[in-house]
Amino acid sequence: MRRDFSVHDVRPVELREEDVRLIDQRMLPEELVYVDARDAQETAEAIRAMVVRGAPAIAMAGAFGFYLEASRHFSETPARLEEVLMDAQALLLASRPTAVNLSGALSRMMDTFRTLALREVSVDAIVRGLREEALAIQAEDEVSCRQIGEHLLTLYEEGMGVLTHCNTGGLATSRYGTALAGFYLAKERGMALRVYADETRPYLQGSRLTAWELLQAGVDVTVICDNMAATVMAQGLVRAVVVGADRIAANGDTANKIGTMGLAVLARHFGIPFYVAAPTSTIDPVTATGSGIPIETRPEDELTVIRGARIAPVGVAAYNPAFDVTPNELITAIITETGIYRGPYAFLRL
Ligand SMILES: CSC[C@@H](O)[C@@H](O)C(=O)COP(=O)(O)O
Repeated sequence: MRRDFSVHDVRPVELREEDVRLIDQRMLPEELVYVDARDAQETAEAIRAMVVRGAPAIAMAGAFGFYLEASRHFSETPARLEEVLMDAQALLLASRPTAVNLSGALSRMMDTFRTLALREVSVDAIVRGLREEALAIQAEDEVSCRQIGEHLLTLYEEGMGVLTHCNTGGLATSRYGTALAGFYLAKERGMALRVYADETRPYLQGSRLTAWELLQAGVDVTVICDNMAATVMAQGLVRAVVVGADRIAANGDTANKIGTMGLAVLARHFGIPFYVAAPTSTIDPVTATGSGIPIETRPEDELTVIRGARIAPVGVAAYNPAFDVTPNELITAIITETGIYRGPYAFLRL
């Protein structure tokens, strides 16, 4: 365990020689410990169990798990390797269904395999190619996050209060984050912003992870319960809401952490802009509207038990959809690495 830790070192997903090292986000903020996954099965389990979470981070983990599976089968024929990788792709894809970044990264890995296999290069060369592709996915995400941050900065003013939900920072991406990137860049440039972080029930990504990240970076952050959002808006403490996304349909409808849609409704009521910040890898041009986005339902005990302590009676039913879908008409702008887009969002079909 290490506590002397700088946020600039945040690497939630790190490919090593024979495994992928994941920060165990279930243990933060109390402990900084790691889980090492050696193949597709172990990586899929880590994604399912939320060791690693956040749409871009699970995509990177998935790509690395795919590569590790290939590296473990380097003595197979290309045809047999293809079967192994199709199984790995299906296994990883099933680990979490909502974030489209995961399926995008896995398709990209499979396409890379097929391109290399068609060229009749050795399995060794195929495996090396897959490693390079997975690392490229990670490197591209870092660049995208920084560009998203630059665009977000243009929407902020000195001293402004901004509300955010869930965790969209370095822990959820390769670095900087998406919705949090603007706060990091503001800090780097000496612009003071006041960030309000929803605690984000039931999994507490806001109070455990966002507060942890921003605090270490010296960003002015205040945690609130999700049910205080209306009050901070009514009191004029926040003048914008910025969230990330797990999947943006072609018409701009956006799936993100449960509770996001409520914030969008409140923001409209209070006349506050509601921004979605995400890389283009989060856009799903094949899904026409939000009704086509698969929403993950997670185990009941994420609601009824916190850190081993039961907070609801044994036997009570609990409903735990992990994401909701914000209708595009409630979204003031979608910010990607390529710019700031305002509705109607049909151009996202590109
Ligand atoms: C940059 S992360 C964007 C989203 O993935 C984030 O807001 C979110 O909903 C994460 O959900 P999680 O269930 O923690 O994986």
